[in-house]
Amino acid sequence: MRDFLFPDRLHIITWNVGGSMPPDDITALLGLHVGDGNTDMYIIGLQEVNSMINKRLKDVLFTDQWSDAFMERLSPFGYILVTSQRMQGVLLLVFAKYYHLPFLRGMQTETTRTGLGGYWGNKGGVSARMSVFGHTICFLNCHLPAHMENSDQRMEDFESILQQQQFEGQAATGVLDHDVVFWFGDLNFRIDELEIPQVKTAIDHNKLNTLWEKDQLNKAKDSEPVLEGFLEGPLKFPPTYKFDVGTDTYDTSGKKRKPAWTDRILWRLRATAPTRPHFYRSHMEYMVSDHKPVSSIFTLQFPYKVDMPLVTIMVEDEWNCVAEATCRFKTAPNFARSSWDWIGLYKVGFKHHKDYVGYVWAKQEEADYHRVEHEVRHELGNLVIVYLSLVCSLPYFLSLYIQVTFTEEELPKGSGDYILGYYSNNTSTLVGVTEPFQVLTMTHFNGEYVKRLHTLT
Ligand SMILES: O=P(O)(O)O[C@H]1[C@H](O)[C@@H](OP(=O)(O)O)[C@H](OP(=O)(O)O)[C@@H](OP(=O)(O)O)[C@H]1O
Ligand SMILES: [Mg+2]
Repeated sequence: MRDFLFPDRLHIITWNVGGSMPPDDITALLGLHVGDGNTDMYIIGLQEVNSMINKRLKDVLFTDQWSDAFMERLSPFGYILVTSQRMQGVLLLVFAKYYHLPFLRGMQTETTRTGLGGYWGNKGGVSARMSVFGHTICFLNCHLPAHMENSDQRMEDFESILQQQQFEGQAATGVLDHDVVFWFGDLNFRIDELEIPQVKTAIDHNKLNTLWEKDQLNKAKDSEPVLEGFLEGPLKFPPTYKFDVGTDTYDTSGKKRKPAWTDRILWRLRATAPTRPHFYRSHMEYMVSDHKPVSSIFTLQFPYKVDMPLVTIMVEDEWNCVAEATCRFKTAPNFARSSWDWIGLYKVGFKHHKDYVGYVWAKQEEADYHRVEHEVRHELGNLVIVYLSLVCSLPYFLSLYIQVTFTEEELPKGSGDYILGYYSNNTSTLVGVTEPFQVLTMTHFNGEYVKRLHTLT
């Protein structure tokens, strides 16, 4: 069986959506139609997102139609929106299976606006960086300037994005300092020299290699030091720009744009993280934009993984009544708790860490502490307590046993599968999650409970 904790499969999508609304069905784009439960993370980079704030999730998360469409489609499969960042039309969404959340750490995002001194520009880059099971990864979604003659400007903008994006902390400060970098977006590079009819003929006869040689990005790889180490899969799909909206016919408008591979996914590695791409493809069936989406799946093979959660939550397989709505948690010694940390109850299929049904503060009550201390003394004896106080701190030892209780108001009305997640206020992420467990409708249970009592008497 596959080691489900190993986050080795990433699915990256880039799409210039041309100001459109999301199409009805994005299943094929996400590869969900093949029932592929093996993908660990989805990273989605969009450009020219026009949509405004759509609605509020739990009053705290503002989203737009595109973010919603992806959340809607991915959450039933257990993917949570881990982080998102938007700069004008450039939007980056990072999703992961909920059980990976405790191992995605040090999340930070950056945005850079380029063009016209960065003042009015609608171009630029947004990125998200994090360590994934102990390995640093940076995802950078760019929309670089358009038009044939701007190849140098695109390179300049890319360089200035790299220069400007600096993350806090000791490990990995710049984009290129990460173990793995994924660079994707509407990079807007064009096909030099050939005339439109020649390009179209090459496409029609599937002679794409004659076009690769003239692709500005491929050409720049030999001369631009900043591109050193960046890799790209073979372009076996036809250029993804520019189409008449609603068709898969290349531009017939007065603008007469030459087809080009504007939409690209590249990666760059440090020696420690062998990465293999599977599939590098376009999705011709999507017609809402003048660009076609491009996607790629990567397998990361890390030589080791950091997979100790900072918080471990223990919960029973079932909550049958209000009194059973409790859990216990323990924190790792290197975990910095905050008094604003909480434990959320999430219905399986939740979209985001703010998408909880109820929560309790992850605080240790004084009384609870003494009760647990008493229990431990009772079970292990005073000598053990004295010993533990000497070798490690007694509060830490006792903190293994912190218990919290959900009140009736925090519990769901209906039965279903739920998980608990420990939200760290310092990191703004879930640092511990449980496996799914069942919560039975409390009223239903009360009925049962009454019945059972009757049977007993
Ligand atoms: O002016 P900036 O801010 O650079 O934005 C450009 C212009 O709108 C271009 O239109 P025009 O050609 O009328 O100037 C458009 O090219 P197309 O109209 O060729 O699509 C580009 O689309 P993308 O190529 O999708 O980025 C878009 O990025
Ligand atoms: Mg455009």
